[in-house]
Amino acid sequence: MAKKDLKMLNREFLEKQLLGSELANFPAEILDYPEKVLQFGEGNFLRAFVDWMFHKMNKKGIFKGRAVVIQPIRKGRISNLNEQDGLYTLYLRGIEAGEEVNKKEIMTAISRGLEAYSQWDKVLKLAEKEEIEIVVSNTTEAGISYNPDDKLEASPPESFPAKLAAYLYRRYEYFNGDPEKGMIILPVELIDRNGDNLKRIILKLADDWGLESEFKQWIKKSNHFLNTLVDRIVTGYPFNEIDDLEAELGYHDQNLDTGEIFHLWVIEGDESLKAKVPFHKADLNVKWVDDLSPYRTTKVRILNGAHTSTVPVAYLSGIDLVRDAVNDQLLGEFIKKAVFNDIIPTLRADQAELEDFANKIFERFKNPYIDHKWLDISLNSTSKFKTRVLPSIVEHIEKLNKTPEYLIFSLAALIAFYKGTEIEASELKAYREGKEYLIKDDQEALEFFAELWSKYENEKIELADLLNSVLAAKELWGRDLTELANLEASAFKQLKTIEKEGMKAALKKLFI
Ligand SMILES: NC(=O)c1ccc[n+]([C@@H]2O[C@H](COP(=O)([O-])OP(=O)(O)OC[C@H]3O[C@@H](n4cnc5c(N)ncnc54)[C@H](O)[C@@H]3O)[C@@H](O)[C@H]2O)c1
Ligand SMILES: O=P(O)(O)OC[C@@H](O)[C@@H](O)[C@H](O)[C@H](O)CO
Repeated sequence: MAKKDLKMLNREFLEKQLLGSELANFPAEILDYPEKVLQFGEGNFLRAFVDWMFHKMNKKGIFKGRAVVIQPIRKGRISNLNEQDGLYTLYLRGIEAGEEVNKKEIMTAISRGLEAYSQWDKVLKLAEKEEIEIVVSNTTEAGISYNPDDKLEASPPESFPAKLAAYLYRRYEYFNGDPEKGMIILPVELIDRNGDNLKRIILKLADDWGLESEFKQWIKKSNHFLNTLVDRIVTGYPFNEIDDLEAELGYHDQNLDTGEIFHLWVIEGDESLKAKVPFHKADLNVKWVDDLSPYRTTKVRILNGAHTSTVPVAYLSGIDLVRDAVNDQLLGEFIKKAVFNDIIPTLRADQAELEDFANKIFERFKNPYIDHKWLDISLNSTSKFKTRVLPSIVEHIEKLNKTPEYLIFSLAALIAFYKGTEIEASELKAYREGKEYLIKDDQEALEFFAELWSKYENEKIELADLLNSVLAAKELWGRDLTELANLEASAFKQLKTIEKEGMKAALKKLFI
């Protein structure tokens, strides 16, 4: 069928044409399960991870609940989701036990979407529903942040924590502080101790807003803010293959989502809460643990550290996809060296187990179905470098008294990657082989690099001055990196070669 003739996936189409097929092999009743979850974030990750888990549980008749999704920002994709009655197709693909696996199914765990900025009253009204006891969120690392200007009565408050604080206050008031009406809050943002941080900000906002101490007690005692760590590579809407996939499906799906098969959710929390969210009964890889820290450090430093440290090196070497870099002789060697030589030795865990963990990650990176773009991963690279890569550099230098050459090369490459002088629509323009690419990061970070590179281009500063200013920028790194032994000298050598000879030549020299 021609693309223009394809009907859009929605409930009517599903019920008439698909129910009972391989794509929709579930009983119709799961389309009407009650709303039990409040979800902040309509993005790809939650839909391919948490909502997939609710869908799986519902199929087994376990959870019997759906999520109301709140779009927490002004511009988002919630209307696309509502146009399809919350339905979308999820492709999970990869290699399992040496075999290619390609699973596709229509997800049903989203009841509807609400826009926080135009439907805040409706969002607050949900707080009065007794059966909505779970909150999940993914608002990116930028989402869990304190905004001193937030107001309780704003419609809505600006930050995500303030939105949740206002919601919880409505619930507290409506149920007269009933200790049974607290919520289980499961944030998945990839920041350290996401649950603790969210709770801390909410308590601070309660102070700012002069709310009664009984509310704060209710927040602390009757609500469970859990720290969690997620792991699944989700690549979202498949722009490159959408025509083929829609032809295969026989319908149009503007919310189609893609990811790998592997998944892990580690939740730090009391096992007694498991009964409310019984993931374990649906064969899901969800671990309840007493201490999340080792899982987080290992995953963030190795998997995300490998991603973030390789972004500028691979991209400026002319490689666009993660898989292609891991399969490339030079880049593949770089990623391995960065992980095995510079990252793993700083981690306090069994080294052989860590190496095994890393090798499995490289296999995941090679997933033939996953087109994971370096440019997508490059989003907010400065803050990601600070949290995901810099700790390995610092510990390597300060604790092991060695110079982590590969990660320092990556830092020099990052500076070269941010070589732009012009910001347009909050994006910094930079060039690879004369072709423009756009860097997305905090406005301050973009302005910082644009100003330095302009001065350099106008011969007002030397490369060494530029590097010194970047390394000394506490606002970027949280500390002055020029104080780290050998770092500046080593980074200068690399940056100079990258600037003069290009990324590939510099990389080759690194291995000589
Ligand atoms: N994609 C993955 O493979 C993956 C895996 C693990 C974790 N994550 C986490 O997910 C995040 C990206 O999510 P995605 O892949 O779904 O991307 P996405 O662009 O599809 O979704 C981003 C979501 O964040 C919300 N958001 C963005 N900025 C916000 C802000 N300032 N305040 C409140 N909400 C905001 C948006 O409304 C949207 O729902 C990353 O920051 C990462 O920590 C992603
Ligand atoms: O999602 P980001 O932008 O925070 O980071 C990019 C990737 O490193 C990340 O999405 C990983 O693929 C993911 O964390 C795997 O679980």
